[in-house]
Amino acid sequence: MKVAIGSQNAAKVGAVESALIGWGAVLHPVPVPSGVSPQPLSDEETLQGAINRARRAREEAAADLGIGLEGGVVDSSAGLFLINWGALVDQSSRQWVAGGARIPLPSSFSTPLEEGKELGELMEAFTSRTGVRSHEGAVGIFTAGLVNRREMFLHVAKLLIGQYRFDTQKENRSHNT
Ligand SMILES: O=P(O)(O)OP(=O)(O)OP(=O)(O)OC[C@H]1O[C@@H](n2cnc3c(O)ncnc32)[C@H](O)[C@@H]1O
Ligand SMILES: [Mg+2]
Repeated sequence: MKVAIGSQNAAKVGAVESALIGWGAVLHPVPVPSGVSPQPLSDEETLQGAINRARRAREEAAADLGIGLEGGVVDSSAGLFLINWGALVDQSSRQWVAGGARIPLPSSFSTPLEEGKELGELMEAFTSRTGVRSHEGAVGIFTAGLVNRREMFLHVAKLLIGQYRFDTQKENRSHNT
């Protein structure tokens, strides 16, 4: 089984790699465009980015399955939130989606995000470090390291692969009866 992931971000690739352990799958990281803005600002746009990445990665790698993971932010009645979405597609264009953890972000991030800054840049300024997005991520910083970005995406990857397994096992059962 060949699985493509539409990113080379270490946190995303590492998460999918862990989710596939024991599956005998070979993972191909493919740097594809998300087809949405670099910093998605809604659930719809973030989910669409995940779907686009999954489709493009699967096609480019001619893989059995494609997985896309996308981070975004959304304004809500409880303030500004970090959000995460994932998508898995198969060769017949069937698609499974799952949402990830969401946690509040500092309200001071709202204006720069609206002005077009990416969360990744804001996190670098906030921590005075580079590459936060490929390591613990915003979720890791704001949970004092208790939940890092890779672990958060691992949950999303498991939700995707689990749903895929549930549906394909169900089909195999009905074929055999
Ligand atoms: O190489 P890709 O796959 O694009 O990885 P990325 O880190 O840019 O991740 P996304 O495009 O999915 O995220 C959209 C934007 O949100 C930022 N972002 C999302 N989650 C983040 C996090 O936990 N920490 C830092 N930046 C984050 C990210 O840097 C982008 O600017
Ligand atoms: Mg990006």
